[in-house]
Amino acid sequence: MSTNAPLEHEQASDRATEQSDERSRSVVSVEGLEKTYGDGDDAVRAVEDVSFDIEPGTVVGLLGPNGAGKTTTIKAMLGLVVPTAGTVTIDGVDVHDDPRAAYRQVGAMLEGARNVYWKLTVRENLEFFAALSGRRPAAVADRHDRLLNQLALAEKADKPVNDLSRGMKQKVSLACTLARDASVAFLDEPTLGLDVESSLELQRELRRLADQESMTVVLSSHDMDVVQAVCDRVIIMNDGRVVTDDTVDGLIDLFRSQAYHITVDDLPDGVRDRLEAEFDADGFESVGDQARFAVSLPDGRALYDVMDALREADTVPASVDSIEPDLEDVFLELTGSEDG
Ligand SMILES: Nc1ncnc2c1ncn2[C@@H]1O[C@H](COP(=O)(O)OP(=O)(O)OP(=O)(O)O)[C@@H](O)[C@H]1O
Repeated sequence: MSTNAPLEHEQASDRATEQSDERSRSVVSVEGLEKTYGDGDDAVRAVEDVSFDIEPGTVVGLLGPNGAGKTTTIKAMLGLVVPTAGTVTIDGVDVHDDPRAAYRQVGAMLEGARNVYWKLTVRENLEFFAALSGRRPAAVADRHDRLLNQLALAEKADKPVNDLSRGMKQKVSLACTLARDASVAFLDEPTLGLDVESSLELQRELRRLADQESMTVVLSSHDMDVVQAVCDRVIIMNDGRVVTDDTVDGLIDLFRSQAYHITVDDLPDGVRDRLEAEFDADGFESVGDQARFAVSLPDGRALYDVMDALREADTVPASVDSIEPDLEDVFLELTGSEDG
């Protein structure tokens, strides 16, 4: 019998308490989510063993290459697909047991501007969507004014949506999602098709809603710059599973100073071959009369191995510069995919 048994028991119970504390603090909780479409030979397992908890007031980005399972996960959170296994709770309510209660505080924008009524004016759309959730226009008028201002739609408030540009329609769609005082918003590709200025307005408004109104936002996006700018935390999926779940800063730190540009005065072919074979070096290029290449190393010690390889070939590095990674680099490293 292990003499540590009581300690292990205490640790296990501490962990269980921590997990249950985390769940009770979280506004969205996904536990062991699995979704298989079809059956038999045609079965496609879209999502497998996906679990995460989201605290109120956080903006979480869901990233992954095409087919990674993002949409299935979001749809399962919204009750639009029935999971094969697992549970989703919102504000502590299981969405399967009591969807009406679970979604009372939830807004969603899934397919761009398609939810908006084009014959109604912008303001009428906002009032309509607020009324759908039982809010009287007078009770949400301030919120609507602020949304119209923040998203630079105030001048168009009394114009039919039909008369607006595509980017404007997209902003109206987002405003409608946010028109009632929902505490959780699910946004699928909210900046897709927006011009730079509108995208920045939208990002600013999302951050303000999270920071000042404690709104929780779950968004999917292929635009890594948007995710890096607006999200507190990133969940990256690949092949139906979560491959990483961390803060944006944490993820970038993890990859910081493990990638280097090394400049040398001379790079004989033999050394280049060895660098490629042993250290996966790439990005070979001439910089003036010097040569430069890039290496991504598993740890700091491996840098000394690269130096040794150069020294053995009588090549001395002129400079070693750490490459500052961004979210895009992290994504490529984790999924090996070109798109988010
Ligand atoms: N209704 C469906 N029937 C059968 N297979 C499906 C269905 N919906 C999605 N899939 C499959 O499930 C997997 C995950 O798809 P999903 O749409 O969730 O991924 P995604 O990460 O949102 O991709 P994208 O970025 O392309 O939208 C894919 O292999 C997809 O082909």
